Amino acid sequence: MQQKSICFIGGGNMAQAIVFGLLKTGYPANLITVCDPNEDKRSLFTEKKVLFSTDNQTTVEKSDVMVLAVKPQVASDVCSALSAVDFSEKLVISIMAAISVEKITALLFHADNIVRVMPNTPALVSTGMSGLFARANVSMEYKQFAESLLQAVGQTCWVENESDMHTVTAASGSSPAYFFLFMEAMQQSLLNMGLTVQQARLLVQQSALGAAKMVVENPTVELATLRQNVTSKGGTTAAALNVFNEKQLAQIVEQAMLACVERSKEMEKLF
Ligand SMILES: NC(=O)C1=CN([C@@H]2O[C@H](COP(=O)(O)OP(=O)(O)OC[C@H]3O[C@@H](n4cnc5c(N)ncnc54)[C@H](O)[C@@H]3O)[C@@H](O)[C@H]2O)C=CC1
Ligand SMILES: O=C(O)[C@@H]1CCC=N1
Repeated sequence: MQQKSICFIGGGNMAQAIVFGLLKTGYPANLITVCDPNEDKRSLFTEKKVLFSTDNQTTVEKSDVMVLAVKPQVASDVCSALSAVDFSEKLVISIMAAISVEKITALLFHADNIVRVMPNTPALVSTGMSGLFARANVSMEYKQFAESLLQAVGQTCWVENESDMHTVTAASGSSPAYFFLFMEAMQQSLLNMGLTVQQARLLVQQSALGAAKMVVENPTVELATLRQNVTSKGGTTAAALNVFNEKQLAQIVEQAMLACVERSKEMEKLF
């Protein structure tokens, strides 16, 4: 990928996942600066030769690309504090949930090149999934840079309408937590049935990995078919699935994803 100087505003969980994922691809550490007021974060980055600063403005001024990776709640304050920076020759990538391009444009001076991204933490293990959105005015060069940045740590999917970023959040940004919750519940159940923590963890994680790999490596096979292939008539799997179906797992999942989308819409108005 093209090499540009990138600064991350915010060095929390998601920024770390992207930065450390990027380093694994060989992206030069000295082209990345992470800005965070929390000094405790410094050594996390500097021990990997990534630059660290507590001075957002000076760092942004020196960078080609700014990645906004702070919480949506502080987006306005963080952007307003950068009002002296001219963004006309810079690419702004925002990974903040629910913060619209319109909002960022209003807060930053001449920020014409904004790409919104909804990544997820598996970027850390080069298996991220990111949804991307840019308005029509953003140049192909900037769109391609944003795409290659996220492709360095996983896969990408563009959406044409910004409103779809709410939906994407339910599918990429938040969804690893759904799978972790499911695995936690399986692990707890195995512990309750007398297995050790190590046994339970190994059984759950390897089965989850295997199932995900089956899906990825059989793109033409329906998910339902993969499920049916495990489910013998009158057998053990059918007994388990009957419980999920009786408890309406599909409806629970839909309600959860809708709640995620609704919260994203609410946050767009709040922050
Ligand atoms: N955690 C996740 O799985 C995902 C998070 N996101 C988005 O990424 C953004 C960051 O989320 P997390 O990394 O989870 O949060 P986090 O709380 O782990 O990190 C936020 C960081 O911003 C820093 N910060 C606060 N004020 C700052 C300032 N004025 N200048 C620079 N840094 C400042 C904090 O010290 C903290 O280290 C959020 O907007 C979230 O919506 C998007 C997709 C997935
Ligand atoms: O929970 C959140 O609000 C953030 C956005 C997507 C994942 N984490």
